[in-house]
Amino acid sequence: MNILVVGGGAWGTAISYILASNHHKILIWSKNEKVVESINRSSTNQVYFPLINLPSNIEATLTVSSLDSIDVVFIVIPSVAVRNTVEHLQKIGIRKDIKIVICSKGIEINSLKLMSEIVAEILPNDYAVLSGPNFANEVMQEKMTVSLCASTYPEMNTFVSKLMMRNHFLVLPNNQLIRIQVASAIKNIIAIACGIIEGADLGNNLKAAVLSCGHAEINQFIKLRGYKESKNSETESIDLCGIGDLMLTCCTPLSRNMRYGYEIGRYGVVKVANKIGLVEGVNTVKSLKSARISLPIIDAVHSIVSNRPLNTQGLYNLLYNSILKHCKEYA
Ligand SMILES: NC(=O)C1=CN([C@@H]2O[C@H](COP(=O)(O)OP(=O)(O)OC[C@H]3O[C@@H](n4cnc5c(N)ncnc54)[C@H](O)[C@@H]3O)[C@@H](O)[C@H]2O)C=CC1
Ligand SMILES: O=C(CO)COP(=O)(O)O
Repeated sequence: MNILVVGGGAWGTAISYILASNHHKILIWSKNEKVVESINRSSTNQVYFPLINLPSNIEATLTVSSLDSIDVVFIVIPSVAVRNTVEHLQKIGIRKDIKIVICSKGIEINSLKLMSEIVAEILPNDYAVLSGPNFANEVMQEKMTVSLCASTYPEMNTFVSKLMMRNHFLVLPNNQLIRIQVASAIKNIIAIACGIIEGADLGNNLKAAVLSCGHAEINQFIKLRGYKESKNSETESIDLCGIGDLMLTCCTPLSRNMRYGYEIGRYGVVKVANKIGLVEGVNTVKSLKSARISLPIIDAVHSIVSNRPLNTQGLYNLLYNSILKHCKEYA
């Protein structure tokens, strides 16, 4: 297959690495000249993974003006950029038979739309969402990884599994398209909270309480939005996004969201924002507040990221009160 991967960052490169290892022909579309130049010159991504050789069937481009030879498009960019990018695909005449796989984790500001809802609004193409507890750098080291693929199009889950399945990269079918996207977006907010607790040394007990209440707020958000989804009999016991990704992102400093929170907890401000890179949780918490969604832990994180700097006592009070509020309203 000829595959366009939109985004040459950490996750776009890891997705390309998997697909190219399965002998698909990959074109990465990146706006970063150094990324494009290094992939085409030396089969390495010098910005994100300078020490790892990429398969030679990965090429890169700075611009895409035609999709004539493309069979599948993977969208692997920050969630704030998804709408413009999909509109660009529409503008350059994406054929209806090109399949789309969405890998970005976020919720659109103001509209509160999920990434699949943005794609469905603009394009008539079949699409799926790929998501799970998947750090790009572990995928690049061929460490065992399990991901979920969800779609309302009957053939898409099998299609994506076949494209990506490798010994160390498993893709499980899932029919909870809404839930996996909401969980994957909100876990980033909870990871910021857990990073704050770690950085301010507020204790593992508080972290576990915030993580549990945060998990409940994923379900409460789904209810508040009025989403209805059938129970997933295929993978009911494998909650890779609601539990797996929440645990992964909240408990390891490999997570950029967690590191961002850690800096706030430790120093009151984020000292090295440019070194951390993309922090989707900040965009997502702003999106929820822009639509007046109010859930206690989410509110506390919003207040912290928009009212810095705070001292340790101030952070503690906000998180402590959010737990009390959560218990009063939902326990
Ligand atoms: N890094 C990871 O381990 C994982 C990331 N994700 C998700 O994938 C998405 C992308 O994340 P990363 O690749 O890690 O981010 P990144 O920051 O490493 O790379 C983002 C890429 O998007 C490009 N980009 C930035 N703004 C753009 C715009 N306005 N229009 C078009 N392209 C733009 C950048 O040039 C870069 O190529 C995020 O939603 C993230 O939550 C999902 C699973 C794992
Ligand atoms: O989504 C991720 C892992 O599943 C990546 O998390 P961060 O964006 O916090 O690094």
